Amino acid sequence: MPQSLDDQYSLGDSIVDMGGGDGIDDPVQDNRPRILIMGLRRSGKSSIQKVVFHSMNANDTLFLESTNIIIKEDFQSFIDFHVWDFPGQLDFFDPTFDTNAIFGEYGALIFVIDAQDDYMEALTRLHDTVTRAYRVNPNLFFEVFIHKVDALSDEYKIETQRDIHQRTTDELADFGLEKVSLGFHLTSIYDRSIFEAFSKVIQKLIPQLPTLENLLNILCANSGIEKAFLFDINSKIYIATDSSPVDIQSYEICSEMIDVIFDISEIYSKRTSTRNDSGMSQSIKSAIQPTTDETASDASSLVRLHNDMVLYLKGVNRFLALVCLIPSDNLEKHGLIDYNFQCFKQAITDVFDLKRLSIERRLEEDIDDDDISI
Ligand SMILES: Nc1nc2c(ncn2[C@@H]2O[C@H](COP(=O)(O)OP(=O)(O)OP(=O)(O)O)[C@@H](O)[C@H]2O)c(=O)[nH]1
Repeated sequence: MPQSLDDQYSLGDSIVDMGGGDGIDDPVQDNRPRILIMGLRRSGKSSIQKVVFHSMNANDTLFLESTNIIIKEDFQSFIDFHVWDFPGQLDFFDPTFDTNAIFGEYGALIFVIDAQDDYMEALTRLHDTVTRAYRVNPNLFFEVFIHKVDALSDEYKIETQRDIHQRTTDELADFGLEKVSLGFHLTSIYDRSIFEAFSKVIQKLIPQLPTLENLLNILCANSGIEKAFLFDINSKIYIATDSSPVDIQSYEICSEMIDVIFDISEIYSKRTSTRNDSGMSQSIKSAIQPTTDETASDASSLVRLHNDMVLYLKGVNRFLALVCLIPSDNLEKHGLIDYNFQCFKQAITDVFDLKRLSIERRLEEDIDDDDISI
């Protein structure tokens, strides 16, 4: 049964290493992680980027032109990073490219393989890319997106993943690179799998992940919550979830809720500005505007599902929202759940405030050192 979190959210030594980048509010942010998207031509690299970070409709990607230059984009939200989209035909190991500048930073390399095509050439390129990039930066995370699986049967998807996994790891082992760890994900822009895969990649780049998971576990255990996701509102990427297994249907329904709230917010925000507030009650405005402005932390929405579960959305700050599935019986102690949520929200703020302070302190120390050397 739900119980109070009053004393349980003291951060103590659960704070982990504060390195890496996150938090758009950081005025002193440095070393933002870099996500490199690579793969053969037409494998779907630009489509992935457009669908995940620009909310492009999957069908509209049919009209995307081939990329000829490296496109670097800053993605600014709660998780703040650069995305680099590489043209498929480019040989970035050509001596004219500075491989240190490309692979040398903290981040992840996503290699996209078109699963609807013959993938042997892609595997050769993947092997080449991983071995060379690993030499430049052994700390890169390597992720393989087995992409466009929407046209494959479930059986064939699993078989393809097994085959690609086997061939890649065998080849790396032949080169003495069995230490390189690769993540494999079945993806498509036509369903939520691409968001889920990206979530898992981004989570690897968040140093505070164990702390966030811990906070979510405590919240779930004390509030009768069955599953909780902490979403980045803009990208619909979940940056953390509790440690119970992720069932794809729960993820999809929670992620769709963000979409619905966001869409309604957009429709009514426009109306409010053109109609100059006429015809809309204050209560509706406060519920729907939050995702786009400072008051996001007040956003809240509750949907009763037909299977006796309740889908509950609460804004954490202007970038993050918590979406959870709660058995409707447990919602009787609604007030207590809301109280626990306030404790959770405060703990999240503390985690990232501590990180900001640590960066500020490090910068001050660097400046002092410079003064001495001058
Ligand atoms: N069926 C299916 N088609 C996809 C998917 N993702 C991308 N595509 C299609 O694949 C084609 C190529 O996509 P792009 O994103 O342009 O490929 P790219 O890898 O950026 O290509 P280059 O810029 O030439 O390197 C487009 O017609 C997309 O609509 C997917 O998940 N499923």
